Amino acid sequence: MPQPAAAGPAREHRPAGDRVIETRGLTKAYRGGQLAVDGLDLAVPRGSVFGFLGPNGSGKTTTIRMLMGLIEPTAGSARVLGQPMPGAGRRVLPKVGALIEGPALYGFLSGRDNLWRFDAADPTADPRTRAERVGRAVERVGLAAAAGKKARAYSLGMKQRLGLAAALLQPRELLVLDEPTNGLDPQGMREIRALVRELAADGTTVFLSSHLLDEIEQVCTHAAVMARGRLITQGTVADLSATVLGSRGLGRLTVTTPDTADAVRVLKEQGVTDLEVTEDRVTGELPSEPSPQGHQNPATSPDSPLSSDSPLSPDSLELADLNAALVHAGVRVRAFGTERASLEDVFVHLTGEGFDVAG
Ligand SMILES: Nc1ncnc2c1ncn2[C@@H]1O[C@H](COP(=O)(O)OP(=O)(O)OP(=O)(O)O)[C@@H](O)[C@H]1O
Repeated sequence: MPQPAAAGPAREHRPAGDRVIETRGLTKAYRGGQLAVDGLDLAVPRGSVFGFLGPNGSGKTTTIRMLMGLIEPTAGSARVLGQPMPGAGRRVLPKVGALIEGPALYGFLSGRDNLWRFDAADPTADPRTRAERVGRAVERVGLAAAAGKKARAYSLGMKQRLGLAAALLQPRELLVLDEPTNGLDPQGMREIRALVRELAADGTTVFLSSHLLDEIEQVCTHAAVMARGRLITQGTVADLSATVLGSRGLGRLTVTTPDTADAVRVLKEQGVTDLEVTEDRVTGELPSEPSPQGHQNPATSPDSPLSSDSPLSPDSLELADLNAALVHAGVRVRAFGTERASLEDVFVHLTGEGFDVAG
């Protein structure tokens, strides 16, 4: 099972083992004995955007409620920012911004006045600098122009952003967001995801739950995958993907070209099998076994599963040879790369089940 590694280069100075969330055997049985969370060992590295992924009912919200000290675990322990929860809640929670099950807003108040109330409810917040904090928070989430509108006139996406603004009134080390894009339209989802990326770029660790595989793939550096209350795996998104690719070989080659017939001929000569053509894309299984590191595909990124312009590592020389063979045969190659295993592949590979969002 891949273990969480330190996040991207910007945070390499952080000591290894610096976890903002760590649980050991964390377990919650609701009345009636049903195990909502079963022996969870979670490790969230500082600086990560950590996706907590699982179908509905897999125990994500229950875990988050335990982490935030809202409910007591039946067994096991949780540490947040190095402190035991729920015991150290008073010390820890001021450093944590949380958005759980949508923000509680007063519809008859403006967005700005709602934030004013949230800030006033915080005993550590200096009233003399309140206006400044509220102004900064609405700016941060892109609501400055709409801050004077009544909250009941806000779209769902604006309400989520206002909730995030409330979570950001104080500087936070950790943001915990439970299904932050739930119920939003695609534009609202994009806005929240962009905001999460920005916050992470500023150095805040973000822990977000989602039942949307592509959301985790687009936004997160790390992920933990839950099913039926149990942790299936956790690690960097790239490592999780590599787990599956490693079991399969290099993965499937995809070539985008207007010259599909010639591409099929050349690829067949080079030993590529199971060739399929869909419009201007030719896909096929790669011929040779990868070297031990070969399953790391440098030609991919979370935002673009296929890309042709990244340098190939020496481990992927056979890919470069294939590409050269195509070009020498006069095939016009628009894109060339191997498919990255999706988190859905990871889930299916590890559980033997489909990823059923209806749980
Ligand atoms: N208060 C409760 N009492 C009894 N059972 C509960 C309670 N809250 C949740 N459960 C059950 O515990 C299991 C895990 O639920 P939980 O809400 O933590 O999952 P989830 O992954 O967050 O899913 P969703 O996205 O649907 O909320 C589910 O089977 C749910 O029915």
